[in-house]
Amino acid sequence: MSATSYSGVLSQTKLLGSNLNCSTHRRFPTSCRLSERISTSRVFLSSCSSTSDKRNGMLGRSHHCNPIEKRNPVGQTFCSVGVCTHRGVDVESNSHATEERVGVLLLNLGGPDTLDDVQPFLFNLFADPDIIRLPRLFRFLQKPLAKLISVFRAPKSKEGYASIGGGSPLRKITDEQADALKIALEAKNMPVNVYVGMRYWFPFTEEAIQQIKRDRITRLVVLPLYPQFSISTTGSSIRVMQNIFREDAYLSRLPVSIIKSWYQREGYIKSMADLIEKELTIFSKPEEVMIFFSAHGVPVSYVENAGDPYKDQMEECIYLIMQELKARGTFNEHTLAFQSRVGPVQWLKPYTDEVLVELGQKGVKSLLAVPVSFVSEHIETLEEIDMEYKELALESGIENWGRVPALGCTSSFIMDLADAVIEALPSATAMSTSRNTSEAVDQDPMIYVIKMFFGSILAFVLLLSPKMLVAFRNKLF
Ligand SMILES: C=CC1=C(C)c2cc3[nH]c(cc4nc(cc5[nH]c(cc1n2)c(C)c5CCC(=O)O)C(CCC(=O)O)=C4C)c(C)c3C=C
Ligand SMILES: [Fe+2]
Repeated sequence: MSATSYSGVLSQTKLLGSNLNCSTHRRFPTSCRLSERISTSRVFLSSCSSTSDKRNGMLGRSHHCNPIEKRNPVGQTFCSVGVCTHRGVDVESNSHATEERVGVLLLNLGGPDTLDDVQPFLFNLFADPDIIRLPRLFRFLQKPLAKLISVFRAPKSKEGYASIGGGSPLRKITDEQADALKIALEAKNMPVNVYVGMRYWFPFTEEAIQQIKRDRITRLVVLPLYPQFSISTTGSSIRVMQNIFREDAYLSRLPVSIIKSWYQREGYIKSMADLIEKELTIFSKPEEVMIFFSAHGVPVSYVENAGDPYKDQMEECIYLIMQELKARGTFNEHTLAFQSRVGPVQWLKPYTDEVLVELGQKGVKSLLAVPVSFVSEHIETLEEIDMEYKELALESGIENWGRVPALGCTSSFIMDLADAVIEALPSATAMSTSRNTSEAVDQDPMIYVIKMFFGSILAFVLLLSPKMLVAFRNKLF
């Protein structure tokens, strides 16, 4: 079975220095009509009653443990989970002990809704120990460092978000995907609640989990919206889940199934091939177009030291898409490169910008960019690929440029996600997790205050030293 139980995943996501050999979806899954086995006699659509605003975004966490910075655009209210079905059956008061209530939790990265959200969003991102992986001894610097980097990076990021309309489209698109998935599952006779949990912005994963608890969900499928597994994406979200589930009597007994990666699924591969085929037809000489897969990068150390399977999975994914295209009679040349590197460390190579220049120099005239690590449009497709890379490609001698849209709510893709959920349900098991000693120490409020104190002093010293400042800025941005 492709999805694994929570405990299985957690043992693989001991993030530093351990081997992350994720098992993945087999390529041609058999359809498993679990809907016939699970009692769905009464549909349990939750009233999405917790219209928390951004001040209350994180539920049930004390301030000292909460690394998340928040902003509150005045007057904005919204559902605390990504999908508001609003069909109004109060689950708490109507629930029967024997009744199966299935939930699907979509995990995603999240993005700033407005330009004012950019810096706090970046803070949340850089405060994640799966994004900036400091040695344990220096972990106390995580948050001061996150503050520093987020403040320095915010102006550049804001420019990017401003150029795509003043915020990230991720929340809207993910909500649409959640709605579409719910409908697809209903069509397959599998009524579910679908929740959206973002890692770095609203609606946070923590909020979605609280809603799952309020809705008394009895079985949960976790579906990260990243086709390939990386420590920095799916791994990070799973770690957040692990921390919450461990502390809660109800959640720690809840049968959970996590679909860690699904890039091998036939429906996904075929949907990607469909998009590429369609986009190729726009070129005057489709057979001469270079198919240019551009994946979000990760630092090399993730793959080489921490065993992140991301690169292997990405390469296999590209292979499968190309095989599918060949089977359809499309034999274009292709290449894979990695984009969006941040900071002074080595990232996965080759880098997208360098390859574009090389291809131009080699005389490639037509190129079709295919974003491949993410299934929604976002800043790195709309700004980085459509604007920066397109300009660079044209300057480098490439004359004809195209870009495949992200899958979004493409029906064949959503149907395949629905099948993945149905196939994953039987393997749901209660997760068993125990906190390791160092994590327990991290939660101690006294130790937290001491670490923050010394970390902040160090960060200020860095900030106030002009030499350090210049070096820092030049290296990082
Ligand atoms: C598979 C996808 C992604 C991986 C792997 C990933 C790793 C990763 N990202 C950063 C730093 C940043 N990422 C940012 C935005 C961003 N990242 C992804 C996806 C992956 N990141 C998405 C979809 C988005 C866009 C969200 C949106 O608002 O549309 C940003 C912020 C934007 C910017 O300033 O460039 C940063 C910073 C690191 C360091 C990392 C691996 C360690
Ligand atoms: Fe990223």
